[in-house]
Amino acid sequence: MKTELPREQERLENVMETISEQIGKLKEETDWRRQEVVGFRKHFWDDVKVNTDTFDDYLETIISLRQQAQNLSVSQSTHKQASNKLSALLRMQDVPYFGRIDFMEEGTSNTERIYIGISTLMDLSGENFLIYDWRAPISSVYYNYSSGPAEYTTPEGVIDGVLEEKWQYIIRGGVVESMFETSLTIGDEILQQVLGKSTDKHLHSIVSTIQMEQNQIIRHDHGRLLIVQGAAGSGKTSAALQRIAYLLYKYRDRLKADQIILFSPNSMFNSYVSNVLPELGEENMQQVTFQEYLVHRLSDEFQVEGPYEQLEYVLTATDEPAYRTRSESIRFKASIRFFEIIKRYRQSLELSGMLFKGIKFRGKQIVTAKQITERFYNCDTSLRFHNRLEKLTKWLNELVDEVEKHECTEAWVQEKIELLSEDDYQKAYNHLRKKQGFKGASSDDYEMESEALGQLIVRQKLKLLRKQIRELRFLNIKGIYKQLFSDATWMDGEISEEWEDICLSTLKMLDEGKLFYEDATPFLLLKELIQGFQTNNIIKHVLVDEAQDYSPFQFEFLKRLFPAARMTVLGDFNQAIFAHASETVDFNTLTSLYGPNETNTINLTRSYRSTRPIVEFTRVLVPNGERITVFERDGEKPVLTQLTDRKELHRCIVSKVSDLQKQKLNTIAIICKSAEESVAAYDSLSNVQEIKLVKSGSIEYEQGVVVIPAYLAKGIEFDAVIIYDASTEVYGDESLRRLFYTACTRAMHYLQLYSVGEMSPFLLNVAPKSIVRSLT
Ligand SMILES: Nc1ncnc2c1ncn2[C@@H]1O[C@H](COP(=O)(O)OP(=O)(O)OP(=O)(O)O)[C@@H](O)[C@H]1O
Repeated sequence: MKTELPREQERLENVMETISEQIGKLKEETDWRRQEVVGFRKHFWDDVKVNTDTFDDYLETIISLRQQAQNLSVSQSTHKQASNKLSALLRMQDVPYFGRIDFMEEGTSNTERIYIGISTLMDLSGENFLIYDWRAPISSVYYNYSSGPAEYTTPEGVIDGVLEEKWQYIIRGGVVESMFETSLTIGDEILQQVLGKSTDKHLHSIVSTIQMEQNQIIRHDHGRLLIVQGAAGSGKTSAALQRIAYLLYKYRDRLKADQIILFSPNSMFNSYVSNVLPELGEENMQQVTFQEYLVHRLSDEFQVEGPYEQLEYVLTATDEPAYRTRSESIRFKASIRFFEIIKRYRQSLELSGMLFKGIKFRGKQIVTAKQITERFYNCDTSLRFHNRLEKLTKWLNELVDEVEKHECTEAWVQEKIELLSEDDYQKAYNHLRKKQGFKGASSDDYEMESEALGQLIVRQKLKLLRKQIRELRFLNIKGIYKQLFSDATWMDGEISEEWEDICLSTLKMLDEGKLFYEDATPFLLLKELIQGFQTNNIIKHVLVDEAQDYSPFQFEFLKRLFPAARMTVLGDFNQAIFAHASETVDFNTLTSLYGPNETNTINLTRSYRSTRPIVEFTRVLVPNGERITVFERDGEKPVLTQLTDRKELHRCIVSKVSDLQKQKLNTIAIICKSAEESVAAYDSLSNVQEIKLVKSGSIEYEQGVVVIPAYLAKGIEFDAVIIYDASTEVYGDESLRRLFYTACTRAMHYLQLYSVGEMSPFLLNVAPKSIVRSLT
């Protein structure tokens, strides 16, 4: 290695020189290309002769306009390409590459040294690769193999060969600080260093230390559905984002970032992950939460409860009389059973049960709900449901046509004509003149004109009604959904004791114009099954993070919403915190979504986020935790401190935070069970400098000291975690085990638990050697 280092340093310097030269050239090129674009925009009209006198002139104008627009677009895209390349090179200035493989292709006697970095670099002749993009086919050998026979797939076929050596570099400020030959896994030493650092505001790319099993997720490229079930901190989110970068590279000529959508748990998470793709030189994908989608679709009709409001209720309202009913309702409405019931219910609507709203115009009934129902069910029942609805819509439009014809002679219309302002009158008159060709000279024309004006006024007035008919607003979906809760015949099999109360509370909410979170997706599904699905064919990849928090309903929904997309689902059932997920233990049910042939599952069991002592402690908290393997990184054992009262608790936390700050830990989270507990903790800890409270609407991941409910800490991580109160009083119920586990697994380097009074039963199985118990 000693002899290698100077040679590698020399090579690095040559590469850096090439980078500098290319940067210089590209800076010039982007400058003049920018000016070219500005020039094109400024003088866009100079070269276009606008002449519409004759048809030929008009055609010529169009052609020259098109030509000009095309020139501008070519110039813009060349500028964009040059500036993208420039920013890639600028990013590579610091660390041009991080790895190397020495690969001998079968049938040759040459060992090629392949250097791997975040982007490709050619030498100045443009013929030789100095650096290969980490996503290039040959780079997969780096992530997939230890020394020995290896292969990689190119568009032309499989290339076999021998991987002779594999190296990792630590390069800083133009110096090869060290290099390691890595045999089995990619550089434990480097991973140690990366993971040992303090966090900052954002998750970072893991490109230089991607592990073999994570690489499978990143490069997976067949089937409609990829399921990733992985332990807390095993790199699910990281692999998902690297996967997006990979797909954008592999399909760069046909896939754009806005054709990929990531469903994330909350807005704060969006800001937390927003840097990874730009670090890799790619644009961010679209990001959305499921709640945002529900609000977008349903907020016209209802006030829709959010998932965190629901969760807060589940966590804090245990003493309320309606608690059992609500919990049962949440579980039932997310179940496959309810999903099947809705599908059957929709089928049955073909024969009876559809509800409509009558249509009125200016207080006069055009058609009653009963008449619409009769018309719908008198229709040929062999027709498909949606065709029947289409026919119904056509019929309603004809009824409106009739109204339009007769209404124009009504007194209100004449009144309107008289009240028309000079300006409006002229506009309407001009419009009619153009359309109907009268000149207003004879008395016949006058009659025609006033009738036509009347029609115009009525038509305008009926526009809204026609729009409502087009949007099928005459369907009474709320009433149809309510029927499900008015009639127990839908409940095949066993009916829960709580059923009557579930029905009463659901009907009450609906009547108040509100929708519980657990009702929102079933309601929307029923609506779509009746009206036809609104689909998005532009999106080609859907990624769902924290997928354990979605109900089977929601997945079915996503599948139908994005029919042209492939789906990647990432989650961990040990972190399933919503009440509806309490019985589900894996993603097996998802296989039915696209069928077994289109579904692949990858498990990640190794946890990278936390130190060995923290993982050894947390994995005991969940069933099958022994399957979680540890990444060897040393640290302090978690500490459990039992206290007798809250005053003491707050005193201890203040002093602990101050200790941790002295150790230069950037992010310290005091994690509470709920928002209610967080507010109380925050109020009592106000003497901690710059302490912040994270609420469900927060959009920025905050550094420093934060008080946060466990469910909002999901998916993110902190240098140090303080569990505010791990007592039986707070975490006594078995249903809170996964929430407690989620909270503890947010810690990277340090974990402190306090318990006011008796500690939670979850801690009873923890071996004495895994935790330091301290009494104050
Ligand atoms: N191969 C890797 N190289 C470097 N860091 C890694 C690697 N894999 C994971 N990490 C780090 O481990 C931490 C956890 O990763 P990530 O958040 O992606 O895990 P997760 O499985 O989504 O976790 P959770 O389910 O608990 O939210 C992050 O800091 C990430 O950078």
